[in-house]
Amino acid sequence: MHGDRARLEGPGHGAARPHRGRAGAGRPRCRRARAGARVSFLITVPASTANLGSGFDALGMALGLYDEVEVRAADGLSIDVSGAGADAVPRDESHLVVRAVRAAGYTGGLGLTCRNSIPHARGLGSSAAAIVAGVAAGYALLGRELDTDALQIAAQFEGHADNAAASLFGGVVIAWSEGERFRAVRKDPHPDVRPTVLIPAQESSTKTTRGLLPAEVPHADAAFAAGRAALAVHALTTDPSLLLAATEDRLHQQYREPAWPDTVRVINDLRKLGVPAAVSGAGPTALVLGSVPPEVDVQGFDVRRLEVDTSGVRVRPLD
Ligand SMILES: Nc1ncnc2c1ncn2[C@@H]1O[C@H](COP(=O)(O)OP(=O)(O)O)[C@@H](O)[C@H]1O
Ligand SMILES: N[C@@H](CCOP(=O)(O)O)C(=O)O
Repeated sequence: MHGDRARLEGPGHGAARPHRGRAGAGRPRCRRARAGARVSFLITVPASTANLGSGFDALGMALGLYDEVEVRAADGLSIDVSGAGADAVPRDESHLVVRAVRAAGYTGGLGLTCRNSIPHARGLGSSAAAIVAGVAAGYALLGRELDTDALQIAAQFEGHADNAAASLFGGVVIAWSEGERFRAVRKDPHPDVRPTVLIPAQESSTKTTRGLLPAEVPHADAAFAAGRAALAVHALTTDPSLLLAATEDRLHQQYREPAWPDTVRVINDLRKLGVPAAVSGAGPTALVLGSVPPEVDVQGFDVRRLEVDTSGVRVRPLD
């Protein structure tokens, strides 16, 4: 995808293309699969890196690391999981993908096969990806095209839309809210934005580290963040030479540092060498926007070079 396309709120605008239906149709009337409707789909959903340093809860970017969910209308509920989280996630209605299918309005029987590649609780948006996959699955089973409500349904689970918008739309997203309504704009990344993620073995729950954040920050830090986050949009889409300044954060990393001191150490080492780096989402993964110089000690981290995903969630009929 090329050009500077702003996508407001819904992958019905082009980022994700499930089977066609009426865009923007309100709440689903039919809550089970219609007779004769397609009943089996493959959902492919990208991971995401949120914040990008300065854009706490406001910036996100989709990553070329994917979970796959095969979903079919069935009797009862069956859930098969392999890969990340297979030994930990529930196999009942409390499974996150199932909860998101239900939130999208599908109430019928369900068979899920989840093949997870996005590591859990590492700051790579696994929960948002699972939620977006579930919302997309629910829409597909109802014969409904993804629309502006999909972001609302997905983002409500987490209370911030940065990860969900990235997994829905792909590319770089700017997310915000107006009252109760989540909004997002999608931008194409500059081709020189090349993410590497440093993933530690240790898990860190987003909910827990959100609890480390203060209720208020100094005005000077808020002003600093506003300038850097605005710059980050320009750096990520137009001029990556500005990424070092653009990824400097004052809103969350210093407060969360006790949860992942090794991540902050490696980020500081990288930044001192002029390499843009920040905590990915709520950590503990480090996001590096460039190559990792050999003198930086990354022992204990799984180093993965990833593409930026530009498509967002995909829905493919299987029957
Ligand atoms: N594919 C999935 N299927 C079911 N539950 C999931 C899935 N991905 C994430 N989760 C749930 O979300 C939790 C991680 O969420 P969170 O702390 O927000 O971290 P992350 O940065 O990975 O999104 C997991 O421990 C698990 O309970
Ligand atoms: N803006 C959120 C992003 C959380 O991302 P995750 O991938 O760690 O779930 C935050 O910083 O809390």
